[in-house]
Amino acid sequence: MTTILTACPAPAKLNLFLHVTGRRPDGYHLLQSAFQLIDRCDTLDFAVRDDGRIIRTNEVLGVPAESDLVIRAAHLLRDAAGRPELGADITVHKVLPMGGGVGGGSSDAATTLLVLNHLWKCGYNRASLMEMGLKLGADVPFFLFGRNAFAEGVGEELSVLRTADCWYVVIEPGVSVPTSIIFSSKLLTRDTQPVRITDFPDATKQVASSFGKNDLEMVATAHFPEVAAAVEWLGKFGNARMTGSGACVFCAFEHEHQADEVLKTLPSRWIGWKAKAMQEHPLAHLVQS
Ligand SMILES: C[C@@](CO)(OP(=O)(O)O)[C@H](O)COP(=O)(O)OP(=O)(O)OC[C@H]1O[C@@H](n2ccc(N)nc2=O)[C@H](O)[C@@H]1O
Ligand SMILES: Nc1ncnc2c1ncn2[C@@H]1O[C@H](COP(=O)(O)OP(=O)(O)O)[C@@H](O)[C@H]1O
Repeated sequence: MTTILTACPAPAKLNLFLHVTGRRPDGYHLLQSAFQLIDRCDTLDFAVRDDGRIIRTNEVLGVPAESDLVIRAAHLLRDAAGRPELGADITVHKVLPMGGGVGGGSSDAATTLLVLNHLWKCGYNRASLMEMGLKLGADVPFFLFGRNAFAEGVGEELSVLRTADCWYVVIEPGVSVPTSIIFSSKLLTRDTQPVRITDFPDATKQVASSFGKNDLEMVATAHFPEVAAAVEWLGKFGNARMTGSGACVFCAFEHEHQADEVLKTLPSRWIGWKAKAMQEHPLAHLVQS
């Protein structure tokens, strides 16, 4: 029986566009977005225990174990399965910036649900894990869905979206943007006209680089000047845009060498990296559809 899985990837996402189209009665915002998986990942190690203890084995700066989405995901799955004897040692190797809009915490949680469902033999299918994941955050169902997606609702209504096989340069502007500040801002527009998936049928560089906009970007750049500076700098090379609620800023390139050239000139105060578009989550095969 497999009881250990190491270096399990938790990939980042980019929101190629993100429109705020309205608001639910509970105050949550209705969104439309194109979610793109990229090959920059946190990695997690899992070892099954049989004493009912769920333990994070390492420190993660700024994230106490009890509030880590990884630990919360493990508890949620075990409680749902009704198997109190199940436990795990989990090591989280963080690479993705926190509060970066690349979905690191949500992706870590999704990887935890996928791997522990497999190791613990809980037998949940993809749809059940997605329902569970939504309790942890709006982006978690996307990572469990496993494909690039057009998302609606608060991010839980997902349809497969074909996107360009391009490279991305991503800049971390060195600030962490709390999502709640962006959504509660008076500056936020909440009435972008809904689009239909048929408006971008076959994928395309257009979806990748110039379709739509990110409605949260205007708010984030107003509050965080470094985000504005990163959008302006990267905008010299193409259509630069913020992902999610920020702070990271990205731009698409057809070829890897173009991304390399851009990164050579990156101002030293920022961290920047390249990543390739992925068509499928690397652990998508772990769960039955
Ligand atoms: C904006 C997006 C786009 O992918 O991602 P990130 O930038 O966080 O990666 C997500 O929708 C982020 O969803 P989620 O990760 O659940 O947001 P949280 O941090 O839990 O939200 C913090 C607060 O923002 C507000 N909020 C969040 C999502 C939403 N659709 N409407 C809202 O009004 C709520 O007040 C919520 O309490
Ligand atoms: N495993 C985790 N990795 C990152 N952040 C986490 C994790 N667990 C909980 N969090 C909390 O969630 C917040 C947002 O996480 P993250 O997904 O990295 O950003 P974003 O949603 O902007 O992409 C962090 O600031 C942190 O407090």
